Amino acid sequence: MPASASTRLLLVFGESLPCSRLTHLSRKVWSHTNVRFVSQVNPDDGPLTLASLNFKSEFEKTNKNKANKVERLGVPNETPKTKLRVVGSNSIKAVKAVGVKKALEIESAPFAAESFSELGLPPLLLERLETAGFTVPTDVQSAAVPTILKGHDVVIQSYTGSGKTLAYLLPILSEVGPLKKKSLNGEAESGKKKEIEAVIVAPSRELGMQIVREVEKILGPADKRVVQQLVGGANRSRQEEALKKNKPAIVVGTPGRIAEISAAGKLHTHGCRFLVLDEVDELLSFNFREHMHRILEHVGRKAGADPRGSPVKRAERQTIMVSATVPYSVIRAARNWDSSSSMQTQAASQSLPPALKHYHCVTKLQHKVDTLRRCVHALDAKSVIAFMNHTKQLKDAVFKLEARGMKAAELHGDLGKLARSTTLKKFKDGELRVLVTNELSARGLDVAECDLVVNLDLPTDSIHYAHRAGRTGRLGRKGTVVNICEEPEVFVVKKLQKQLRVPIPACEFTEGKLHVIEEEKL
Ligand SMILES: Nc1ncnc2c1ncn2[C@@H]1O[C@H](COP(=O)(O)OP(=O)(O)OP(=O)(O)O)[C@@H](O)[C@H]1O
Repeated sequence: MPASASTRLLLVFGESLPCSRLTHLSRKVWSHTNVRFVSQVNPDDGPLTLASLNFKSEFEKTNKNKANKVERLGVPNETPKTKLRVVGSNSIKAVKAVGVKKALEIESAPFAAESFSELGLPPLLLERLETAGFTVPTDVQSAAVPTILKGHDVVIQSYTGSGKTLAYLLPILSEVGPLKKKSLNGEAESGKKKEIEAVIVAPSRELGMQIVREVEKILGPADKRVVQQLVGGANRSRQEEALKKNKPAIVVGTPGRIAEISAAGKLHTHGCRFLVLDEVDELLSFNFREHMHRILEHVGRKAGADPRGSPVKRAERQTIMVSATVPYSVIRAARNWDSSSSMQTQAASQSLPPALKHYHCVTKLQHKVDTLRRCVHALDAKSVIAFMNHTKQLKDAVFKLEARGMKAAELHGDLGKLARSTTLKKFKDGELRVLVTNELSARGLDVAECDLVVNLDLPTDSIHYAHRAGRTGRLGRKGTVVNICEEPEVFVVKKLQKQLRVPIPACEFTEGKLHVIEEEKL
């Protein structure tokens, strides 16, 4: 199948710098892929933070500029002449079944021309991929796998649901664990390793667990112990015991838990070869700075190296950074890893799957939940994620939906881990039609059947919009995003529309149908 023209991919790569250059540049762990190198900042500066990568200032600047532009255009106060276009629910019936796991219709498949066997993966891994039901790589996988296999540090930006997880897992599994390539003398090395060889960091428990499941899917039941989850909210002593007993080659966890166990001396990652930062922009945010600093300092550092001494010896760690929304500062840093490297760069709108349809519907605050209900019926949506910003309102919304006979449940950080897992499982199994949630579920949550995302409260910016929207329309499937807002918020929708470069036309839900209100071009 030819690569889809609408598939957007950003893959930035460069060579890891050799140790000698590293020690010269900085003693900080981040240094070999670091902006410090790029911007010649003093190597003894503080830990890696958003500020040190210029994230914050960049976003603020961008948003402010764009906001000013929108305001100058006078968008908020204009009431355009309108005409209605009815979109029948049939056109939005993309997902065929919820609960019953039938094959889901895929509209614009992001699959590449190559097969997995052309990507240089070892035979055992190819067999397991087939067993797990993965037959054709996606575009991002075709681009990333050979690049990572060559030993480059990589930044992967590709839109939500395009298969970024396997894009970094496959090259890791080629080199680490029981499915790896045979050694030079032709012998397959024993699957039993002594050290942790890959550390994968994700910002939430749910995302961490999801990555573990993806690894387990490929490893198969017999080799499940090769991967160990180290997520927060789970029993720490049990995790430590499992590390000791199973000696996993790969650990996947949240920054806090990985850093805690590492600080307690129970996680030996000095010889680690791969460090993956999944949702890198979130991981480099202020909230995670201390834990991420520890991880970046310790993963891949050879035992016995003096943290204050010079030169610092490092293992050959490869750093892989992944997100649908990679800030420009990270891309700029990556560009400087190797100025001669070829690079494909595209605009920021790549974070959204091309097949998604976006609308906004204006209503009064007290009618929002009812509008949501009408929206679900009009689109005949089977699996809906509704985002809100505050937990209290979220509970009220669930109560109202349930009172009107719509199966709904809440999912947020105030719930215990068991409640969170149970709700998520019910939603994935199709027992719930609407999952009312907050930012917790915006990143990474992979429910193929989700055919509608509704913003009952608008997200704070285009980055959050992209991650929320990306819960639907995964892997080229159809999906709809509806923003339910009050009249004074319409200017925010217009701003998002400009920043993301996607049309978000106004709509109404009447007589069980979605009516698009087309704005007449003046
Ligand atoms: N080659 C493939 N063939 C079939 N299914 C695939 C393939 N690659 C990935 N998938 C599936 O596609 C879904 C989306 O993949 P994944 O979660 O990795 O997307 P993502 O790009 O990381 O999304 P997000 O940015 O939202 O985290 C998953 O269910 C995954 O198992």
